Amino acid sequence: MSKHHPLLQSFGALLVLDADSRRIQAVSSNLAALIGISVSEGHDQTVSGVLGRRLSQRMRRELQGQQRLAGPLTFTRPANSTRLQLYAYRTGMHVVVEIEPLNSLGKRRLLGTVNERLIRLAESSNQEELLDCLVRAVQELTAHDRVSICHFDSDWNGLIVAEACTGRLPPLLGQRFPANDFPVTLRCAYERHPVRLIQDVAAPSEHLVPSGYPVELNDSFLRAPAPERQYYLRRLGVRGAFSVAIHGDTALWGLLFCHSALPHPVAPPVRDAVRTLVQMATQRLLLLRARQEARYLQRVQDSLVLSANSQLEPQSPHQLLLEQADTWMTLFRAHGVTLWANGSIFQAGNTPTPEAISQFVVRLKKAHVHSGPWCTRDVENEPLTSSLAMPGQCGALAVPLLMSTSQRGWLLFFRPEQVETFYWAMQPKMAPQAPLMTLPSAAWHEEVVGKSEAWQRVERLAAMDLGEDLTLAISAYEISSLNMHLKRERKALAEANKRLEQLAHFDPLTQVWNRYRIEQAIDAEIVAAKRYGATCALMLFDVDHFKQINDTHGHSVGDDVLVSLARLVEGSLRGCDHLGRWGGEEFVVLATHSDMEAAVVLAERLRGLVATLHIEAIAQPITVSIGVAVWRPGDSCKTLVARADVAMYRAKRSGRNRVEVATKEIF
Ligand SMILES: Nc1nc2c(ncn2[C@@H]2O[C@H](COP(=O)(O)OP(=O)(O)OP(=O)(O)O)[C@@H](O)[C@H]2O)c(=O)[nH]1
Repeated sequence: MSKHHPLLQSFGALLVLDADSRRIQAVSSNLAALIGISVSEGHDQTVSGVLGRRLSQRMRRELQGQQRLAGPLTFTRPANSTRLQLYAYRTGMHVVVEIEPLNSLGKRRLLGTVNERLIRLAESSNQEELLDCLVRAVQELTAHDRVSICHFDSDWNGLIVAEACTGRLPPLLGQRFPANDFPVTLRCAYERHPVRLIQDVAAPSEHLVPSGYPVELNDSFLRAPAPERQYYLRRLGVRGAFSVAIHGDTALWGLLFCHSALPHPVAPPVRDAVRTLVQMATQRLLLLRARQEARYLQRVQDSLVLSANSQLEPQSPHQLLLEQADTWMTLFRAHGVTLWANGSIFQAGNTPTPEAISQFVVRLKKAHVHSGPWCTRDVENEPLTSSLAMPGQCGALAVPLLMSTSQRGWLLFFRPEQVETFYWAMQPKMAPQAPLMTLPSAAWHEEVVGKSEAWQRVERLAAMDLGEDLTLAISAYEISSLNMHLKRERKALAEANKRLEQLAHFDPLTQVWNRYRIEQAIDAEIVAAKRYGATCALMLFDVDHFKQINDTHGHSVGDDVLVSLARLVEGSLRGCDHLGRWGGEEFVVLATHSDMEAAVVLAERLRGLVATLHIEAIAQPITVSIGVAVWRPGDSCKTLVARADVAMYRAKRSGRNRVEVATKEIF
């Protein structure tokens, strides 16, 4: 399409004015025929001279500081009372004025029809009903032979999804138009100007006077169609064409086409009415789609493991897959699903082998570094998957699970082949210069094989949601497993520590303190005695003739004697006194806060108590010899025990079963 296209359609006339909207610089050659005033070439005409003072002043006022008029202005041609419509906009250093005749269409009737159709559009509950309602309403308004809605796929091929047809042109419903029928320049033109009207494809074009005047007319509603467009429409058997763009959220969703086999005028109010209907339908379409997507996302959300199981114990990836696989496969229209987490593979349904999955994941990790999903509907021809063994698979969707900065998991869905038949209205590869053809009686059709159903945008979004949730669920499971492990470890550690403490501090036979522990206690007591001037006493006692007990009754009976004696003595002590086994058949009692007098009383009590001990199999009484020493300044554990030891041996020498007190002289 040329940038400057000075040819115009003859149903309207055009004036090119200076930036001030005062002087006329060029006009279309049909201006005189339309408004009855001729502007001869070379004459410097004023706008008010041609349009009248009031109209030109109003136009100037409304254009002041604006790029275009807010709406059209209407006026009556004085010569024959024809009603005309005027529209003006700025382009570069010019103001362009478009003038079209207004026929006497009952505006009120039109308004009623439009209102009634708008209500119906607003009430339609699904896309099919909505588009059907739209094509019928538009056909009722414009009376074209065929009104169709063409929806673009992601490759810009157009599919006719709704149609109202009178029979004068062949129906196109369900047929596809190849992407090269909608070149990017054409799509951009629709972005800028959603409405395009060609009343007669074959009508001779009007040119500008003076001819070739350098003005940008791309924005002109009256601009004549480019020759290739004319040729294209004539190939379709179309003389009158009218189209309105349907804009989606981000790009052109589709086009509404009105075609007629014969030239077909569309009055400006009808044109505006159709535009309003299309805008309304577009809003409704987006709303219906948004609702449908929201419902779908909600269903996926409902299947999300974390929210569903927040009250329960976290589940392992394997349990998750077992429970959710069927739901997920239904939601994502997949026949297989794989969860790859921390090097383990969990699968359900029809999936590639674990070996192929492992290779797939390695490649994905290398090639797909961003956090969005990766997908293909043609694994055989996709470089990343083409050399992998994936029999029975055509589509794959891979969702990265970002478990940690270094670790990724993957949720993979697989789809089988979906053979589809495309009915092409025109052969996709056909060159634009191909000979004219009458439109398809039996449309050219193509079997599309080797591809799965496409992964929809909303499905990819939902897969991301699911991936995020799964990541959380798996992390929660891992944390809970680690915690459980940690708990077990802690318990084992506490038990080991307890055992260790037992071993370190207690005598394994008698279960009273061992020598190491009683020494610690004696040291602590000596520190307290030094600091606070407290006294403490130590009793060292030894079982009399113990060797004989062993020799007569056996070692185990000897053991029983030691155990029973220790239990008896320990049970009779105050809470602040301690018993420890010093070694062999020797024991130590540490009596805190005791002076010699109290210690001797205690020692005598213990001696008497031991003498009451009765062990079966032993006839003679069991007695002990006790040496008592009281701490005195300068004593260490060693000297204190040594003095008690000397006293104890004196007790032995003095006949046993008695208490002897350490004398001051020693040490
Ligand atoms: N059954 C048993 N015997 C022990 C244990 N520890 C030391 N003995 C024995 O205790 C005996 C101590 O004997 P001696 O030191 O000769 O003293 P005694 O026979 O008690 O004689 P007096 O002390 O002089 O009355 C030895 O035969 C040791 O083997 C023990 O844990 N269990």
